[in-house]
Amino acid sequence: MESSFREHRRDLRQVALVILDGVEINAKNKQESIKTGVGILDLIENHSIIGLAREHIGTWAQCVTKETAKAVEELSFAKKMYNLMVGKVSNFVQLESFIKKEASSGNKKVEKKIQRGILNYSLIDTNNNHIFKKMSLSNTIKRALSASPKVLAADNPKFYAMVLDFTQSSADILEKELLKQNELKIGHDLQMREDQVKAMERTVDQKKKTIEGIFDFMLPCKSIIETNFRVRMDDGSHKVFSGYRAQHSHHRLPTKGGMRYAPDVDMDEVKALAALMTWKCAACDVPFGGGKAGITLDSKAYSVAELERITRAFAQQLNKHGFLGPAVDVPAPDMYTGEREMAWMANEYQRLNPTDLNAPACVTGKPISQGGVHGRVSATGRGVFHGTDLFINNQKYCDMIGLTTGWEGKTFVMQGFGNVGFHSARYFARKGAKCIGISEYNGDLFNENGIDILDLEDYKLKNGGSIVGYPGARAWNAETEGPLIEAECDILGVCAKEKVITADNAHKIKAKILSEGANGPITPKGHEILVKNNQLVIPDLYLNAGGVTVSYFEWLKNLNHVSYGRLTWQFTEDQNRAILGSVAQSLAAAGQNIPINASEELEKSIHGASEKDIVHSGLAFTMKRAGLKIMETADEFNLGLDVRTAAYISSLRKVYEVYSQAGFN
Ligand SMILES: NC(=O)C1=CN([C@@H]2O[C@H](COP(=O)(O)OP(=O)(O)OC[C@H]3O[C@@H](n4cnc5c(N)ncnc54)[C@H](OP(=O)(O)O)[C@@H]3O)[C@@H](O)[C@H]2O)C=CC1
Ligand SMILES: O=C(O)CCC(=O)C(=O)O
Repeated sequence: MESSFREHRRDLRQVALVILDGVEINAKNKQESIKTGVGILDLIENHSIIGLAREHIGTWAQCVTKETAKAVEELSFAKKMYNLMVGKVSNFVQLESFIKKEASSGNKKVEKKIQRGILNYSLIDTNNNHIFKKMSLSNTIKRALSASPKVLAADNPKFYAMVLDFTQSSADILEKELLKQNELKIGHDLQMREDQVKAMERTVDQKKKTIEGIFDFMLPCKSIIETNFRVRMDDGSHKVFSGYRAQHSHHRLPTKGGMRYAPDVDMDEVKALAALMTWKCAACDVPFGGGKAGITLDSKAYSVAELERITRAFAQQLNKHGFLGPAVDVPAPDMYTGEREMAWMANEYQRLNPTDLNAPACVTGKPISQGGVHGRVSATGRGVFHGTDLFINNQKYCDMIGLTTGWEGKTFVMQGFGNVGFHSARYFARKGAKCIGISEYNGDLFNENGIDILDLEDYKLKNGGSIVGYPGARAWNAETEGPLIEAECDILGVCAKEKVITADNAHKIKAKILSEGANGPITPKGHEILVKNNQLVIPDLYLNAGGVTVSYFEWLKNLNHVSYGRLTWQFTEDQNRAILGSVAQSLAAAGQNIPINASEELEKSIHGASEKDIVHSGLAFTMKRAGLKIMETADEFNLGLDVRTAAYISSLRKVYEVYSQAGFN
């Protein structure tokens, strides 16, 4: 499936190029048009009617108009039409009536163009033979192009297709660059014999094929398991659950990534999340391949005893099929799972593998008593803070979005008040930003004077896990005031779930910075709109990597069988006190009897670094280094505010290097 996805993209890219053959066009528009061509795939896959109108009209406008200026004008007109349609047109019938209405506006120029739009539209809708005939398109595309468009929601891509889309467009840029670097510079050397030239050509051709081969291999998921297992319920009945684990990349082992419990978990979702994990680990130089697991269930509907039996049964399945173990695949917490579930999994794995000395390293995010590491619980939120901190203090990025640098005086809205949202909000507020809104699944809170994050967390814990009714803020009425994430603020933390910002609402978001604590909260089309509107999206594959970074530290701790700082704690204190004593002695020898004491500040840290200190500084360093690398990549490829593409390119390049140096067997 994945390779055919790539084939389709290639076909479409070629279609776009053929279309452009007849059109002299400057490089920037050419790039845009290639994107447009590739974008057709989205509408085929998602049957997005808004996309359909935009992409078809845009692309066909280019293909029927063979003059440069006109082609550009048509494309911009198509885009204007698209913008007009957003929010008004979500199905085929609405599209037709929209076009008819616009076509009878009385403006001759508009009428003509709209007619051409309809013509182009119907060409593709019914005939499918114009320029596409010349291409050897795959059957899937032929079928899709000749089928009548389906009536579906505007921008609701499949999660895995969405991650592939982001990856593919970045891979295209990097692949092109690598191919360019390997281009043959012959013809200049007059001394070179023909056979030498031929040999060089063969080498270059082989290199090209290797590059393409590696790119084809890097993108798809490598191994996936679906397991249906039976669990006894408290009332004696038996229930069958579906669980999944995807291992996206084996370029480094073990594979690593969380495990979530949610009613809508399916194969597509875990594949998407596993792929994201690969690029996330690479972004932060965490030496793992990507993985993700999930069980399709509503965790709130089961007792603790039932959840324990479900988790243990799932661990048995993963273990049996080689999807669990310190050297092969290491899960961690994700949505609706936490330390408790990790403790059950570790315990079950240990029970099944009693001779494995490294058994505790089979999962991370465990409680401290089970081999967990200090700082894992808050790590993702801490990472979200560090990443946002790097960008919010960067003059160049702040200038691009028209914001002053620094946290002081900034306002933020947080979507999601679970593990990631709560800790991110806590650190944002600690640095001086004001939380004016919290959006949760079952209700939203607003207070323009600021919400006390710790107080709200206390309330949530005492109130059965719900923030509704919190006295320190008023309830936000989404019906009359609009969705809270669209409220005026400087920073929007998107820390709940995937696909919450799409082409349908991206243009309504006012925040200047969007911090992606969640995985996949913004669709490719949503992302495009935000970037165009000069908003800075700090992308998931970098920003929420704090969790897996500290998981890496936990895994290392388990393999080392000793906690961080234990061997140096006392030694460092003794040495520091000896230095102070030595200074006092030297002064005394010179006749100066001055007692040398540690200051209050030094006294606090006179001992060696604790596990918490090491984890926190290791995380801060990792986030800073990765963020700077991404900024450097953005500059190198001239990507402006498209930090997501920069992050993907940075990660792809690292994984590519591993494969190209490891070779093929
Ligand atoms: N935990 C981790 O270490 C990491 C998590 N992530 C990602 O962060 C995101 C959140 O995970 P995490 O915090 O661990 O999960 P949690 O289960 O702790 O929290 C999720 C929170 O989001 C809320 N929520 C769910 N849907 C919506 C919605 N549509 N609007 C507003 N709020 C909503 C939930 O509310 P309610 O409880 O009422 O349902 C819950 O409070 C996920 O995308 C996850 O993959 C990324 C990296 C690491
Ligand atoms: O800690 C880990 O291993 C993975 C965390 C995770 O699931 C994620 O980053 O999405």
